[in-house]
Amino acid sequence: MEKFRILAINPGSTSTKISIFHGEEEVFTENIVHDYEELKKFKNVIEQEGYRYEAILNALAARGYSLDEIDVVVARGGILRPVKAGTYRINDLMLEDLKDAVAGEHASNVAAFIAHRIGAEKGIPAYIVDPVSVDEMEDVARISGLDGIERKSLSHALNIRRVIYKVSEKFGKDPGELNFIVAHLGGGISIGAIRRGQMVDVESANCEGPFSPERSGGLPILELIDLCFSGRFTKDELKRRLIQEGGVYSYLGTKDIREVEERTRSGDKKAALILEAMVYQIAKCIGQMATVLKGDVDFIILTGGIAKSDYISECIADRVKFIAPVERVPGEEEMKALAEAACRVMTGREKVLDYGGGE
Ligand SMILES: Nc1ncnc2c1ncn2[C@@H]1O[C@H](COP(=O)(O)OP(=O)(O)O)[C@@H](O)[C@H]1O
Ligand SMILES: CCCC(=O)OP(=O)(O)O
Repeated sequence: MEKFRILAINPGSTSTKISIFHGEEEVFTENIVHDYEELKKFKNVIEQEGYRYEAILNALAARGYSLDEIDVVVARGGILRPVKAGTYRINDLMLEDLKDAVAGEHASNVAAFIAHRIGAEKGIPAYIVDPVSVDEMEDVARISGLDGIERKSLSHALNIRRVIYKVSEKFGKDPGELNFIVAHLGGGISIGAIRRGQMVDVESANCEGPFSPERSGGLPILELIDLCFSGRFTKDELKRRLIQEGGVYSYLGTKDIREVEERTRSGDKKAALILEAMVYQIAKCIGQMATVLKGDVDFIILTGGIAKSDYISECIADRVKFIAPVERVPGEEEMKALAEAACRVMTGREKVLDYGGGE
C-alpha cells in the first residue's frame, strides 16, 4: 500500500503540535510552544493563522523538512456547527463558520485555516477530522431544563474515538459491539457515554460537568448570575475566568496537576482538597453516564494528560470500578488519530464528508 506523507496539525491555546507521518508511522513530531505575550496581541484565534503558519514552517525547516514533501495535510477540527463524526474537506462555508465563531471560540478553530493555506499553496488535499462539535447526542440528552437553552455536544471527539478503537482492538472486539464511558482528562475535560459506537451524551468542562485544571465546569446558577451582574467583569473577562482561569487554577494558581499532586504530598491541605474534589466530580459524572447506558457498560476509559498519574487514576477507579473495568490510555493520541484518518480517506477506505453547515 502506498505510504502517503502526511502533515498533521493540532493547535492548542499556547502551542501548536505538528507531526509528519509516512503512512501510519510518525517520523517527526514537535510541540511548538508559542510566546503567550505574542499570542495575546491577536484579537482572536483566527488572526493567529499567519503567526502559527510561520512557526510551523520554521519548525519543519529546522529539522530539514519542507512542505514540498507532503501529500496531504490534516488538522484538528474546531467548534463548527453540529456534525457527524468523520473526515471533512475544508470548504468556504467551514472557514466562514470558524471565522464567525458561530458555535464558539477555540484554539482548534484556526487549524482549518492553516491546513487550507498549505493545501492551496501546495495543491494537496486538506482535511479536518472529528471536530470538537461532533454531535451524536440523542434528543432526550439535548434538553437542558430551560426552554431556549439547549445542551450541546462539545468534546475531545478526536481522541475519544481513537481510544475507543484502541481498547476495542486490545480485546479483539469491534467498537460497534461495545458500550463505553470515556473520560478525557486534560486541561479541559469531557466525559462521554458511547453506545455501540455512538456518543449519545457528553459533558464538557467548557459548559457543564466536572471542573478541570483550567475550566470551571457547571456552577451554581444563581451565584453565577450575581457574578455576571456584579460589574466586576466584562463578558469576555468572565468567559476567560470560567474557561481559561477557572477550575484548579482559580483555587491554586496553577494548571499543572503534577504540581498539585506534589503539593498534596508535601502536606498542602488546600491542594489536597481541590484535587479530591476534581476526582470526586469526575467520578460523579462517570456515574451519571452509567445511567445513560442503563448500567450496560463494558469499559470505562481514562485518557488525557491527567490519566498519566497513577495516583489520580486509582482515586477515580476506586469510586467507579463497581460500574465496569477501568482501562487507561494515558496522554492523547490526536496526532495519530489525524494521520490514520488521512490514510483511510487517501486510500479510499473511508469517504470524505462535505461540511454543509449542520447535518
Ligand atoms: N504525569 C502527569 N500526572 C498528572 N497530571 C499530568 C501529568 N502529565 C500531564 N498532566 C496534566 O495534564 C494536563 C494537560 O493535559 P493534556 O491532555 O496533556 O493537554 P491539553 O488538554 O492541554 O491538550 C495538565 O493539567 C497537566 O498538568
Ligand atoms: C470543548 C471540548 C474540547 C476541548 O476542550 O479541547 P481542549 O481541551 O484541547 O481545549
